[in-house]
Amino acid sequence: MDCPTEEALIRKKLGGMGEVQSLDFNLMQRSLTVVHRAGALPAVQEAIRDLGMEAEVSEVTAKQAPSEPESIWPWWPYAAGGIAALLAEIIHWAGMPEWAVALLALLAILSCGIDTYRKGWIALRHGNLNMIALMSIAVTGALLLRQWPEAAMVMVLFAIAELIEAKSLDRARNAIRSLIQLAPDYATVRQPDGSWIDLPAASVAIGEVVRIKPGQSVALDGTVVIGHSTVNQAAITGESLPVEKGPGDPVFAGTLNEAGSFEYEVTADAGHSTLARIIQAVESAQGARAPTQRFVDQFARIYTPVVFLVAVVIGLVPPLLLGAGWQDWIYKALVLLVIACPCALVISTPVTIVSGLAAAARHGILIKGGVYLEEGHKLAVLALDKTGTITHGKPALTDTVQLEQADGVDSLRIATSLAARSDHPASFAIAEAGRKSGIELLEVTGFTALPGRGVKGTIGGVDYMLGNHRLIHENGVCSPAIEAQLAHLEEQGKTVIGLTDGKQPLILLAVADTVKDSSRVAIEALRALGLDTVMLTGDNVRTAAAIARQVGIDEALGDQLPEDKLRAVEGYIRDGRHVGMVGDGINDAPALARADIGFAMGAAGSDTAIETADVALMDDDLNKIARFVRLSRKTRTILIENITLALGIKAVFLVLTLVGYGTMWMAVFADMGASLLVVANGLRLVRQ
Ligand SMILES: Nc1ncnc2c1ncn2[C@@H]1O[C@H](COP(=O)(O)OP(=O)(O)OP(=O)(O)O)[C@@H](O)[C@H]1O
Ligand SMILES: [Cu+]
Repeated sequence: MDCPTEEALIRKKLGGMGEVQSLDFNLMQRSLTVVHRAGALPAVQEAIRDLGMEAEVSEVTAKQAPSEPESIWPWWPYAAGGIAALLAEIIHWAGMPEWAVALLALLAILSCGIDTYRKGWIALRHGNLNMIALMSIAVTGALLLRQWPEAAMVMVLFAIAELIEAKSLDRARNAIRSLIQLAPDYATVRQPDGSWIDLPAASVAIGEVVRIKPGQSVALDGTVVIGHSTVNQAAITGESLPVEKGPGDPVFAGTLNEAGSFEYEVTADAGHSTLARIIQAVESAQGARAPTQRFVDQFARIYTPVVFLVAVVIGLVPPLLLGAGWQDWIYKALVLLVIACPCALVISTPVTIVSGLAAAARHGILIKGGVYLEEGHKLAVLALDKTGTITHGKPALTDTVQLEQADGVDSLRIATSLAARSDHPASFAIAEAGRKSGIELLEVTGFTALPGRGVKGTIGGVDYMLGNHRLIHENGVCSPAIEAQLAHLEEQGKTVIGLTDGKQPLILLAVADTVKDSSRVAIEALRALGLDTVMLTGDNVRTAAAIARQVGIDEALGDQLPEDKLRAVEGYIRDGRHVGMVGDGINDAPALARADIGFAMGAAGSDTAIETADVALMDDDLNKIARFVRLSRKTRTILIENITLALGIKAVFLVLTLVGYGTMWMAVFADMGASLLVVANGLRLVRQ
């Protein structure tokens, strides 16, 4: 099952069964999910068998699903059919006896048309006028009109067209399947006695230790425990520059170990590796219909019956009412039946979308549905979070300003102790600096995070707060002198954190984050694509502006609490501009969810990012967004080209037929040509 006509057949048949609750088709994967009442499975399978298809119950894990053998197409019936049809045509022209022409034509139809007839009959029996049914009627009609060579040609061309169509869909399908083959089937696993054995990757449990040699691919996700190496992570991130790995670093199934050997502890079983999740996401994205696809399907649903009706009218009315020749008008009606096939039109969209999704996945961009790929071309504004998106998100402590009020109190030690309890990057920088200079931590009780501000906790019976200017100011311990200090540091793009005991400020600590090299280039590329960029950050306005200047962002909004970010995004939407939001998903989750397209960065290590974002970028390179936009625009162009082409050819033949020049085999030939063109055009995206 890989074509919408088959879907329609099954939908009609199973949809009418009381036991069946819902159907979810994935034509690209040739899978159908049926939600049914307990015990109804045999009936469902029986119904599908009645349609001339065979249903296999799948026990899928991501690992097994794709390993379907390449189907083998016997080519000789097509060749024989083709030759017979050609000969029929030739001897017909040569004026040889009709029985010889008829014989050759029947031979051609028998050698490659049996299957078409069988499927056509099944469809007709179920009251479904799909294109196979239409073709069967058209060919039968031509035979009855004794248009022998014509009937043979139409059948042969149609059979070949179907074959090519199936083959090209296989190609698109394989573009994705080729991803999964990258994870090896075996892993070298440590045994309790310390020896090493090669075991199937699927049987390795979480927590086991796997060893890997240079040049081997990683079989399972894990964390390095011993050894150092460089790993090519292109399979996951699309980035082929090798990444250094040492103890504590994550490694991903499907990536290639280059130089050294290492041992890693498995963190996910084979079916739940990052790679497996990427593939699952892409596969389910293929199942979800993009808007154009929905439009095309809808259109085909109306188009085919309408043209069919026109054909019936043309075949009957002129001869009956106007006394025109039967032969002529029935023939015209048959040509119309051929034109009624929405073949090229229907196949044009899924093949394009799937190719686009596969191309994106190859570059480490995981798109969670054709919709986002299709709508990406509309993006006008891109909102970016600062920490971790534009900057590395790994700030370092740069300045320590002891305030004179603080004498007698070991304020640096207190600040470090509080910071050590938080996982915010700013706190992390302070804690890290303290660890390096050997500061001993004090015991903290009542530790609380103050979102968008900082943290608080009790040390030695005193309540302290550590956080940004907003926090200091709201507690009434700010002063013009402090604000001057802050302004001075913030203008350099530093983030300043202050410590207070609620009565006075004690110490100011400045941390500086570094801008990613890739951010500048990426922002430039986005600008070249005509997108406006805006930075939304919880950090203060001055630091925000300084960082924005460094990377060339148009606009920077600072002091943004999560709800402010959401409001900013809603503002763009209200202005009718399509807005994308990039973030790490912690303090910008609401804005990410509200944006037309939410991008998550660095998704390779995080389960939630892959699951929740609309588009997940496997590493944290902002350039992937520009690539996504380009790919989306290209997809859009190809979709329009394909639909225009498919409909255009129909229109031309409709006119030709009505004025009396269209012949059946020409119509089939054009349809086949159009199918081939749209498929080839769609597949171009895979190489993008
Ligand atoms: N746990 C914390 N420790 C120290 N400072 C904090 C903490 N939490 C928040 N802050 C201060 O509050 C500011 C706003 O924090 P928030 O988490 O909203 O945004 P951010 O991480 O700085 O930036 P972005 O919005 O770009 O991710 C921070 O810049 C920092 O100065
Ligand atoms: Cu202030």
